[in-house]
Amino acid sequence: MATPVPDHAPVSEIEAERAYLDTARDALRRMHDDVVTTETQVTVAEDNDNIYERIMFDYHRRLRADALVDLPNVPLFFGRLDFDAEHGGERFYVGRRHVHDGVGTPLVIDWRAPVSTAFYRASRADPQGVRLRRRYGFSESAALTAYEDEPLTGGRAVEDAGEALLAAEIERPRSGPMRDIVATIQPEQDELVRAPLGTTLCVQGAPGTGKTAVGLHRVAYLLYTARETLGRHGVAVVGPNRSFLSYIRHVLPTLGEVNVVQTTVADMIGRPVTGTDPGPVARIKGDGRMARVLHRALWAHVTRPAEGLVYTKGTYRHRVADHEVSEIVASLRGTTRYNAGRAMVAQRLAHAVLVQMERRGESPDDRTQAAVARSRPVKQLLDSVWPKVTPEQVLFRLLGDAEFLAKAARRDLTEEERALLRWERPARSWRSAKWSEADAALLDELADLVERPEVRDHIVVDEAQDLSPMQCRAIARRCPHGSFTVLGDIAQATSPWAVRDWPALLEHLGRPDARLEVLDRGFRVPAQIIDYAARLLPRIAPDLGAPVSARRAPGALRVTRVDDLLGAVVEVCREQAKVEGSVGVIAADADLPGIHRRLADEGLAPSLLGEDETAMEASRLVCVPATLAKGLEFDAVVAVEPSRIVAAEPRGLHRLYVVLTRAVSALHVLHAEPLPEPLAGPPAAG
Ligand SMILES: Nc1ncnc2c1ncn2[C@@H]1O[C@H](COP(=O)(O)OP(=O)(O)OP(=O)(O)O)[C@@H](O)[C@H]1O
Repeated sequence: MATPVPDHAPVSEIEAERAYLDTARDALRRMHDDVVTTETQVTVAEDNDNIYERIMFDYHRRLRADALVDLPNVPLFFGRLDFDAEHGGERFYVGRRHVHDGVGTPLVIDWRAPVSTAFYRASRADPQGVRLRRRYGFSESAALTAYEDEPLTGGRAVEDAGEALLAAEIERPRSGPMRDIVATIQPEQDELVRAPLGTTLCVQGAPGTGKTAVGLHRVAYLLYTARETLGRHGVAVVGPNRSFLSYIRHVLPTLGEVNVVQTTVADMIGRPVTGTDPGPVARIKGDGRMARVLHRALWAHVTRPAEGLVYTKGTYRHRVADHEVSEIVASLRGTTRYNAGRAMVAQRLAHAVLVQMERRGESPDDRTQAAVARSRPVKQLLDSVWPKVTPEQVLFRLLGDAEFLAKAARRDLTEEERALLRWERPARSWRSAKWSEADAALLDELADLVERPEVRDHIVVDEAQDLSPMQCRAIARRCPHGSFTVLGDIAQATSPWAVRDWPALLEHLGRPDARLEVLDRGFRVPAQIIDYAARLLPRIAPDLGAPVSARRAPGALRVTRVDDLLGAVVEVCREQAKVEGSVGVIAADADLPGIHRRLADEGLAPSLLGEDETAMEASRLVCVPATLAKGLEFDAVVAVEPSRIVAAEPRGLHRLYVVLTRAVSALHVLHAEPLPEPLAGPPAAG
């Protein structure tokens, strides 16, 4: 094992490194001040009438300045590369952002720059020109306290170089939100972070293999290498819920990226969810066949005209015959988005009127055509053959009117499925209808048929295994020309509509040719715990290989049968309060309020996730409903009554797998009832 050097390093060496850090910090401060002062003068001095441009200019300047703020607890560099003489013999400090001195000489190289790749990938087998790799250790307040050298050519090989730092970094007690991993990105992760922008990348990874971390670092990398391309419509990160987003929200800013949208699918779709669906209904609504049903339902509103158009101007009556109107409507029906088609019908009708005007010797211009297109008779005709509709009106009709549903569904849905879809007690109007999460995706599909949505250049989709085909389509339409990074774990799929495998999901996302990669080295969860959780795999994801942990932690797993469940939870939490780090108490959603109350009564000051999105920061003891545990992690986890977690939902075993894989250092499983069958035997020793 490589030993951190400070004990025997010459004092002058570490002093020299600290002095270098101070110099780099001063230089960054000067870069920040330059943006704020110099460029402000330019803006103020500018006599620019275009207010919008000025606002944007100031906005981008502020972003640039924000990106250059020296965050007090974030080390400015974390590594150093000394190249051998054959490769120029240069020395580079690798850090979170580029820093240069007053004359432009680089002091710190951005970790995303091509030269930094060697920091993550060079090895003794393939040194890539690197003679020596140095990694630094820092205190909580970002003071440089240690360094560790790894010669890659000549000298003595340092066994497990980097492993000690990696383990120390993972095991460093957590408090609050997720941290970046920029100093210790592993070679297999780096390959994914730096994958080219053009390809859609799909990463299947066991719990804790770093998928979320890879996704976020990839965003930072792509923005660095393709800022221009991504600058038009930007990048979005889509996560499973707001608690998760709150948990990851600091990672990109610490990497210098302050302008990335982080959202949930529901928020991206942007429709209020006020109702719920039973699982079987949600499954049908989420199914990709619904796209065809909705398409027919919308276009069923366009009908054959019963009569032609009569447009009166002065004493003249201009007529467009019914068969001509029919032709116009038929030629446009279904060829464009619904609203665009409606506008085009109006223009074509107006054009037909104009032709008649010209025949009578008039010389109408574009303004006349626009006036005819907006005129009352044209509008009345349009309202009858191509009426204005909202997505809500169409879906309301579809879910409330059996005959309409049958017509739109044709053979895409069975009679049974249609019966399930139909509202038992429809609301009085579409305005008072209660829409579920699944309805939101259907409304979004309809909205897309009516009008084009706002788009992005790249979207990272985390926990993608839970998306329904219809939600995939909602995401896909927001990135029609860009690429995706899709992250997830089929074994953690808990939604009723989850797809079977990645190819099926990628098909719905419109990227069947995506590059599929697997991460199987788990960093979060020690082997003792992951092996225990993996007993569920044959039941929940028989095709997936067992995850491999990068760490062992003897004594990390305790499974205890108790009589007084609440008492036992309190006891374990008290015990955990004596050691550093975060503690997550995870139980079936229905049981959690009781547990939370009891812990509060005992004076343990827990926070409650769900009620408080920032609960992870509010207290070091967090009560977590099982349905919100996905993507989160704690130093210690108390998993309460697994059988109730399993019983709470149809994919309860998948949920339990998620719950059991949240711990970094200790997992306490407490149960009064028998454990679910796959966990029944004693855990392996160790
Ligand atoms: N290279 C690394 N260096 C240090 N820590 C790492 C590294 N890779 C992953 N980790 C840590 O491991 C933990 C798990 O990472 P992450 O949440 O990204 O995994 P995940 O695959 O998304 O997990 P899940 O499927 O459970 O959501 C985090 O604490 C992360 O910081």
